[in-house]
Amino acid sequence: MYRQEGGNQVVGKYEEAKEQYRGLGIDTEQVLEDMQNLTISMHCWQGDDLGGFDHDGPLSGGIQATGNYIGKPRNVEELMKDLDLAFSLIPGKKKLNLHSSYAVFEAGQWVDRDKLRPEHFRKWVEYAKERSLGIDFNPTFFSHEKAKQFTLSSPDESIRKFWVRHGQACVKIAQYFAEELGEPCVLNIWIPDGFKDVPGNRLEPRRRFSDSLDEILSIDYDKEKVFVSLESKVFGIGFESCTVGSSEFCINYAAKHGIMALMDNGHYHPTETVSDKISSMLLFHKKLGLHITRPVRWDSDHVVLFDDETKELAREIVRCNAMDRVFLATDYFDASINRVAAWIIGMRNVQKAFLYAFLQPNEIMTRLQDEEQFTELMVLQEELKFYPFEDIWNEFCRRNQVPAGGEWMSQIREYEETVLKKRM
Ligand SMILES: C[C@H](O)[C@H](O)[C@@H](O)C(=O)CO
Ligand SMILES: [Mn+2]
Repeated sequence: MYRQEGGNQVVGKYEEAKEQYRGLGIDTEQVLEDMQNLTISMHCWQGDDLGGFDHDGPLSGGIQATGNYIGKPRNVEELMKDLDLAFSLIPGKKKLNLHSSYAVFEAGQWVDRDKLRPEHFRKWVEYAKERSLGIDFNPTFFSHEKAKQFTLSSPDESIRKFWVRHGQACVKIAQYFAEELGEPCVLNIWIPDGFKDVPGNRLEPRRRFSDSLDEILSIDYDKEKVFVSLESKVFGIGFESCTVGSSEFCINYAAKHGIMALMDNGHYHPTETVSDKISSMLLFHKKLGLHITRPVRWDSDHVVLFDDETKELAREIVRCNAMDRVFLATDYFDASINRVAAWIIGMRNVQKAFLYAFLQPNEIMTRLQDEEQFTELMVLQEELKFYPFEDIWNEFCRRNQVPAGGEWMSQIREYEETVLKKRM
């Protein structure tokens, strides 16, 4: 059912493709090296619909994982097992993106989020060390009894302070990850706070959010090890009229306080594209964080496809020569299909988008644009779609010893039969 080629066939086709791309001035060996250095942070929360381990309540914060596919992991061991299968079928370099709600407590050792400590993530550090992975981290300002509508922007000082302490605790845990794993940790702050209906005052909640961020960032931490980012949003379910952490708020706060803005491509109006925003951000910010997702009509967090916008996002980063300035992470949660496959599909599609981007003759395209040869530019961009991109992908997978085509799905099916179906 799925395409599958033998090793010799792959190498032969790769050699032919290499020549074709050479004609455009593209060195495919360099491209394969760039692909090997590409790091994508895979979100743990696709694995269990953002369930986490520190609470029993429902998912809140205006986000939703729809579907009820079999085999959702019931504990950290099962989640880790699922992650292992996904990682084994994704080529290249990966990082693990964790939420604080995935803290692992020994029996009787549960603490609330404002009291979290590095030891609650020791199991994840051991997991990451054994697999040579870095970890990125996120405070969890939702799915909690103190996160009804407001967290860091709460008018209730005791609630606001609770979440400030949570943010501070997470900065320390992020530094613990960086130190233990020898790789910087991106600590991404996203709050759902907002209003279902027209607010009476927009300024004060935003002022409180700003003050809370100041308090979180006032603690001593190593800025070479922890890169704090702030993620904006346009609206969430139940927060349709106003989002405290809007785009303007987050970009301005990040620029003024020397932290990183993070753009999630599900967090804009449907006709806006993040690919068009990247160059402007890179002109004025040292670094940028991205959450790569697929919004369908709203921030639906569908599995990332190898679609036009994902390709364009990657092309922008590559042609801005910003591979070392942009932190890439996936962020979607689909419970309607096999969850492990969802990770693999989305991650591989992000990688394919970057491979496609590395295989573009950017200098030629810039020259055509500067010379206002827009017809030639369009022809070239369309012709490139027929270049043997697939042969380079196959070779990348062969060198990483993972299946190149959809044949990896047979391993998922077997896992579903032997493991997932037994999780009742
Ligand atoms: C779970 C994540 O932190 C969350 O998805 C956030 O990044 C987001 O995108 C909310 O819409
Ligand atoms: Mn996001």
